[in-house]
Amino acid sequence: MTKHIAILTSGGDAPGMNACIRAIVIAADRLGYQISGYLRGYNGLLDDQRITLTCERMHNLLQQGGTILHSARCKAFTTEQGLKKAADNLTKSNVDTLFVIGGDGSFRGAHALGQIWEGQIIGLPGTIDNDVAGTDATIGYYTAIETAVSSIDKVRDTADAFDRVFMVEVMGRHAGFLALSAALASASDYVILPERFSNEADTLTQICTQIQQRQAKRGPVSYVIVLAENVWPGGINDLCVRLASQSNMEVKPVILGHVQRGGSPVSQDRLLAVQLGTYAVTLVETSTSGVMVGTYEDKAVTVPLPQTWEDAKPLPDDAVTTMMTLMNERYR
Ligand SMILES: Nc1ncnc2c1ncn2[C@@H]1O[C@H](COP(=O)(O)OP(=O)(O)O)[C@@H](O)[C@H]1O
Ligand SMILES: O=P(O)(O)OC[C@H]1O[C@](O)(COP(=O)(O)O)[C@@H](O)[C@@H]1O
Repeated sequence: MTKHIAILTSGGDAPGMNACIRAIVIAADRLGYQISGYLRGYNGLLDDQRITLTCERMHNLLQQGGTILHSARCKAFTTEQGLKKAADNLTKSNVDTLFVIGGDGSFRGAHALGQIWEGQIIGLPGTIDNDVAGTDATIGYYTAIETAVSSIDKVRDTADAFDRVFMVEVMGRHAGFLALSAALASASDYVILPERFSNEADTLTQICTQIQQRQAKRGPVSYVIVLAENVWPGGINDLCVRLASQSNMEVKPVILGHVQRGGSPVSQDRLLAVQLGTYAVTLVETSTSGVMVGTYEDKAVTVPLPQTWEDAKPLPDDAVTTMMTLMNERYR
């Protein structure tokens, strides 16, 4: 019998989700599968809001940001009742395989659903935060780095012109991958990361020391600091006020916000999306279920869903060393 596969995108949208949908649809169509797309993440599963996905619809889709299936967060799905409704709807629609493109929260949901629904569940990592263990990178992460870098480059122009301090807040929820990569690639001067944050007083003192050392060498200087969101207890404005008072310099806040989630995916995200989407479809005829597909050293792999949030995903050692040498501990 023809397999019926369904796809949904859940949690924060990420550039490359569409490229991943396209890869799944083309690979699945080639094998003669019926293909549905649930709308607005797990909401579509609860309301049985479903569209048919065809290869024709995939034309010119790979390069588009966002997700044609729409995405959302869905509180109702996290309840026992919600999970049961979703399982019933999948069974009623004769869905054999559900592909969930999202982050670790979406995978927790997929795992919970797998406890009560007998069909096959396969996750694909899509989030700008890269905070999913078991994969080298997540779809959308590389584009978000590019977006943040191009914005920080512009901030640097004004920082230089005015010899000013700028504080740029970058997304990442509770992970520092995006902030660290954006800071390194934009030649920022300091970066505040959740993984390396000790306390407010030490951080302020270290930044002031770095600024003063640089001023001693060069005279008036600009200084660009990247702040990962959710790290500073009082938020970016509190940090700017306190740094201004301690450094005696003007400190301006810039919150990059949701611009980091949008835009056409860069090639690295496109390549990752099509690799993972195509690989995921090869699993449909197997007994593999309750896994995420990711990459390890460029090769597609499968990882049990719980590992994607239970395992630690540390910042890369080399990037941290580079960060200390070129940024946070540059002036001694
Ligand atoms: N423990 C859980 N049980 C069931 N569903 C969950 C659970 N955690 C998250 N979800 C579902 O996954 C959705 C997306 O999760 P969220 O953390 O917001 O985004 P992401 O998948 O990008 O990390 C949530 O809105 C919710 O519907
Ligand atoms: O758009 P919202 O709901 O305000 O959520 C913001 C959060 O979503 C993200 O952009 C993406 O996170 P997820 O992919 O885990 O959903 C985070 O970086 C940020 O903290």
